[in-house]
Amino acid sequence: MSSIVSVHSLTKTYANGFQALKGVDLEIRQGEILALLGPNGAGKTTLISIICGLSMPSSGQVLVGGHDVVSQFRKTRRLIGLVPQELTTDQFETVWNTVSFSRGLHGEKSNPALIERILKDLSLWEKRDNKLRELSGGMKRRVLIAKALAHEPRVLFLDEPTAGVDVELRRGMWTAIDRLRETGVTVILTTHYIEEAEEMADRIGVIRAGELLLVEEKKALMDKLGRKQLRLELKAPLAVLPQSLGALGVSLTPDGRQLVHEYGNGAGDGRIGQVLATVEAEGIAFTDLSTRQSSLEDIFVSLVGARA
Ligand SMILES: Nc1ncnc2c1ncn2[C@@H]1O[C@H](COP(=O)(O)OP(=O)(O)OP(=O)(O)O)[C@@H](O)[C@H]1O
Repeated sequence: MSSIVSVHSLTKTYANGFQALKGVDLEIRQGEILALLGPNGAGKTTLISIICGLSMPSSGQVLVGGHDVVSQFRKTRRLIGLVPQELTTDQFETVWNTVSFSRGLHGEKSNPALIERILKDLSLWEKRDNKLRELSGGMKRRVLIAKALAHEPRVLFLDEPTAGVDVELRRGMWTAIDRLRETGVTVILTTHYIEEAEEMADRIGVIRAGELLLVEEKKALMDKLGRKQLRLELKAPLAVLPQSLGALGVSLTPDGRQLVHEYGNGAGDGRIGQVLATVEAEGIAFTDLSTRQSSLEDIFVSLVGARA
């Protein structure tokens, strides 16, 4: 798959001397949904601002659609839609006008059929004649996306698309964003909700302190870094862990009521049989057995040592 955005050795040092990006390399593939995760202050907004041409890099290069974001700003800006967190447009304007004006601002000829399709895709068609102030929070956020799409960008940046939005609306946003993918738009989103990245992204990038720690297919990341856990609920508490089980890496919870065995997603799974056979050989009775797979959140916490 070809890259729509290429970031090479990108650094950014702010005027006060703070180094917000320390040599980032990133290839964003055409048509993918990439989620950028990172704790507060990691550099996500700085990275997006430079790609969108809103902030100057200190060194390195960013290409969008093969054009340099600094020397060919007008060409790259044309290819990009940016969805900010807050709606700053006139609250007394209608949905239709707001989205149509946005297309005009980019110097594009009016195209009512396109605006109609965008509004329908984002489930805003029924509200086209409503003023923005008459919309719910979730609808206002969808208007932001519609505005960013009005000039037909090939890459859409969403900065925290569902921050502060309730769970139901968040799901609605996910559906709307997922539908965009079908139209071939590349989507890059920053999020503090790991569940959001887990649900939506094809690939996940993790940023910490100005460095891109990794960019991986979501599934590969979970397979590689994910862990599984087997828990046995014991019929009677154990005072000490039998050595035979300890040797297999099994541990006993402090209350003596559960045996816990952690293993990787890939190799080593064969040990489960050995663990269960040893439990039986030791004459330990259990009342329940459960397994749990680590979530993206567990992986993220182990990578950056903090919740996003
Ligand atoms: N104009 C500026 N001058 C100096 N430092 C800045 C400036 N803008 C951002 N920074 C610093 O750069 C670092 C990265 O900020 P950035 O906004 O890119 O982080 P972020 O990952 O988007 O964080 P958040 O998740 O909180 O939005 C932070 O330490 C921030 O304080």
